[in-house]
Amino acid sequence: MSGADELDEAIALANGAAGGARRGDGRAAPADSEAPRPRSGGGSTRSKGGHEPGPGSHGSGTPANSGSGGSASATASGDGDELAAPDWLTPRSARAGGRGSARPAEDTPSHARDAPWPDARTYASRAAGPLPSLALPLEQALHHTLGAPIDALTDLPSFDTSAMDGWAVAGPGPWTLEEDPTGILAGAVSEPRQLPDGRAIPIATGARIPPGASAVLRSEYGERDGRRLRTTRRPQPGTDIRPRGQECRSGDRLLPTGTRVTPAVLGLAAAAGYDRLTVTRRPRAEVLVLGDELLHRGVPHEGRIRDALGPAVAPWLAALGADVIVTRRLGDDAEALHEAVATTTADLLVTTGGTARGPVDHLRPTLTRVGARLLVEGVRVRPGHPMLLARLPERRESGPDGGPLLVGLPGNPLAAISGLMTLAAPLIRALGDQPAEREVFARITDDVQGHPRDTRLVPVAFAPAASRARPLHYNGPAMLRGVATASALAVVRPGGAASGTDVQVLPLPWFTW
Ligand SMILES: Nc1nc2c(c(=O)[nH]1)N[C@H]1C(S)=C(S)[C@@H](COP(=O)(O)OP(=O)(O)OC[C@H]3O[C@@H](n4cnc5c(N)ncnc54)[C@H](O)[C@@H]3O)O[C@H]1N2
Ligand code: MOO
Repeated sequence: MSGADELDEAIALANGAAGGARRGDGRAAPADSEAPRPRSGGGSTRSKGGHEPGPGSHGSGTPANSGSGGSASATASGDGDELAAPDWLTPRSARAGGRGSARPAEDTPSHARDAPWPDARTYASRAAGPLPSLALPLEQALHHTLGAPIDALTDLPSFDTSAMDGWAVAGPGPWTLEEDPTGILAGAVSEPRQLPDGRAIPIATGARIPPGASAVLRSEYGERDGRRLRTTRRPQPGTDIRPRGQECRSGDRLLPTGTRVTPAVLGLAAAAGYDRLTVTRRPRAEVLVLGDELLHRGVPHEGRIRDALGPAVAPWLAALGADVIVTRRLGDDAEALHEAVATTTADLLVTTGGTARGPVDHLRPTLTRVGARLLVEGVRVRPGHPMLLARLPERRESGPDGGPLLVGLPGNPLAAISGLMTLAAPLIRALGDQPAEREVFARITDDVQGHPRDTRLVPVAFAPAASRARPLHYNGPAMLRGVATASALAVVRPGGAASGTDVQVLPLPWFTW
């Protein structure tokens, strides 16, 4: 564990981002027990099986143990040199042509190493253009983005329609009822007959208005008396009639390209005559879970742990807008990983674990072996700094420009989530041509310690009405307890965030406003 990682662990353990985990989980992984005690937090005690995090410091807005910050940042990952934007990126303006323009320059091997967190998100969002469009039946089009506008295929309504159950009436009345006790029903195939002046006929909501009718009298406003229609009302011409084309005329633009297909959009499309919608294809994703230490059922035992990412990553990707084909558990088998990466048919591969340079961390050697190109190698974010983004060699026409993408998530579970929100989210947004993300800010309710050099992502309870974000405890890299009750991650810039200041928040993909 590097100095920066120790610092990161220490900060997380010190106070759970604010106010601190008062109690360790008692089952802390070895990595946690390597963490130094926070210097300003104090009060920590060693407990059986792990450390008990101390209350941590509040109010400083600076790292508790900044004394170690210098060496920490120097050793965090690789050489830590200053970065230029990677040259496989083309500015947005140059991409106005759409697909194909995200292709990296062919003649350069450079990539973003140890990228600042905001830049890493930008790079991920520009690593690929939208996937091709396809026509999907309505029932499969939900949660896609329109690849073509929805123009009305009909007038809506497509005929003059009764808005109420009652009687179609002709003229100001009084009215004599037609000899047709059923009257006109919705969906009746035969054309309704001309209604002469002074006549009325029963009519159902949604039925065609007969020619000659001037209004509809609601059933609660009238009464049948033999062949007479009694009422005290004199409806104005047009009352309770929905005229043809009231909502739109055939050919009207109802929704533009780029609109997200919601259930309401499906309803409108059906009403306007569509059986299929042209949408941008959602990325097909495959998840590869790495690690021999992982158990897939039962209670952890004998140094092995439950796979916490296998069950979480696929639905997380789905919530971000991907279609997950499969989650495969590959252990630490280098050959199986090579086979999976070399033969994938997915647009996006997401791996968990194995991003580091340990003895069984096969991801990097595998990427080299298949001829992948690293686009982002490490991000200045805690947790999650070893995350990476790579492009695999191109193998099919209908895939992303330049080849499938691979996001390597670090094995520590909260670090993996950091990778999902940092790299996978903007990439999936770009591939699926989703509308631009909106930047959200909220007032943080407690001091949050910062990392000296890197951005921190801290689970928070986000209350949009009050525009507040309350940092949650148990936010160490190996912990999911905090994020499991979170609605967002707060973006804490190097140096920390003081209580009462505004910070950017990333709502979790299932957050509802
Ligand atoms: N010498 C260094 N060692 C490490 C560094 C470093 O910079 N230098 N970084 C540390 C950090 S930070 C992280 S994060 C990890 C990233 O390592 P890997 O991506 O190779 O992940 P693993 O070693 O496979 O696992 C790390 C940790 O997470 C547990 N794990 C893995 N997969 C799962 C899963 N599916 N569910 C639950 N837990 C999982 C695994 O057992 C380890 O405890 O590297 C550090 N080391
Ligand atoms: O803390 Mo690591 O930063 O878990 O990616």
